[in-house]
Amino acid sequence: MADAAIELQDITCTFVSADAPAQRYTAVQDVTLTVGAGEFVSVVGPTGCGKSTLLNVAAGLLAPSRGTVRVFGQVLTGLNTRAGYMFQADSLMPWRTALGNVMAGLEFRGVPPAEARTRAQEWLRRVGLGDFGDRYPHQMSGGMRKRTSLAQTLVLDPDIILMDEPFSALDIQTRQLMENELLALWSAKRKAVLFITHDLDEAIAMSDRVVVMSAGPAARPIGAFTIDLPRPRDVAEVKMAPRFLQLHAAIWAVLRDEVLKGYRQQWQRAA
Ligand SMILES: Nc1ncnc2c1ncn2[C@@H]1O[C@H](COP(=O)(O)OP(=O)(O)OP(=O)(O)O)[C@@H](O)[C@H]1O
Repeated sequence: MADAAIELQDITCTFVSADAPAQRYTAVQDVTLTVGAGEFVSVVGPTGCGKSTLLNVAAGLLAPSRGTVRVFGQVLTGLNTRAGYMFQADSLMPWRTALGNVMAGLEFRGVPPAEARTRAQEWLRRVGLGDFGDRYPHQMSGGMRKRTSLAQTLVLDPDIILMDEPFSALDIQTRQLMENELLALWSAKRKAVLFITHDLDEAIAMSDRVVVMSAGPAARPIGAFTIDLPRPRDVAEVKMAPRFLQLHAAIWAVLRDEVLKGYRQQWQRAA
């Protein structure tokens, strides 16, 4: 069998409290999770269960306390250079135009400026911003900034895309447009995607597989569901399919109790 794009094996992450070094908090424990080459996998789970922690581990931004990360079969030791990331917050540089932002990653990688400009321009066109390359972030809407971030991630042609609630700040219509655009771009290039979301509807509509995490501490996957809805999908239309509703009911049955536990944990920790 071909190597998985990402293989998290028995990952445990324990954090030491900054205020009280004797106190430890194990966010995730013994998590094994794989994303196949070209597969779109979403992770859903209650707030604070460690979804972002796992994404940071996959990105190589956080070294796990225990466990191994493999990227296309190679053990990951530093940053995951095969991956591009897109986070909830904008990662755009305010002093650069849209084009300048999309070019930046290519420039850092030593691509000659003229080529970087052509490739960045092409990606801006693909995300529908061909005529907006000279806008600065403060001159763009939230949706335009997200499109620019998407172009910024995809211009580097990563084999793996790591996304942490990338569209959660958008209004519902813009969000659905962006989700459909992401699916269209993904199906053309078939990258491996690890997608973190709070939104079960979004997870089902987008993914090949949905992994459900338990509430923390020591969170771990407690269910994995293959999403056998046909592609191409329109994220708004697919939500009306009887199969979508069946899958939603089956996954929610597993997730619901964990969400309630997650809220209780948060209140207790806050108290
Ligand atoms: N650097 C850190 N130091 C201490 N605790 C941390 C650190 N990073 C994360 N945590 C804790 O680990 C747990 C998991 O956090 P994480 O952000 O991964 O959860 P999440 O599932 O992404 O949350 P949300 O859904 O609310 O975004 C949380 O309880 C958080 O407070």
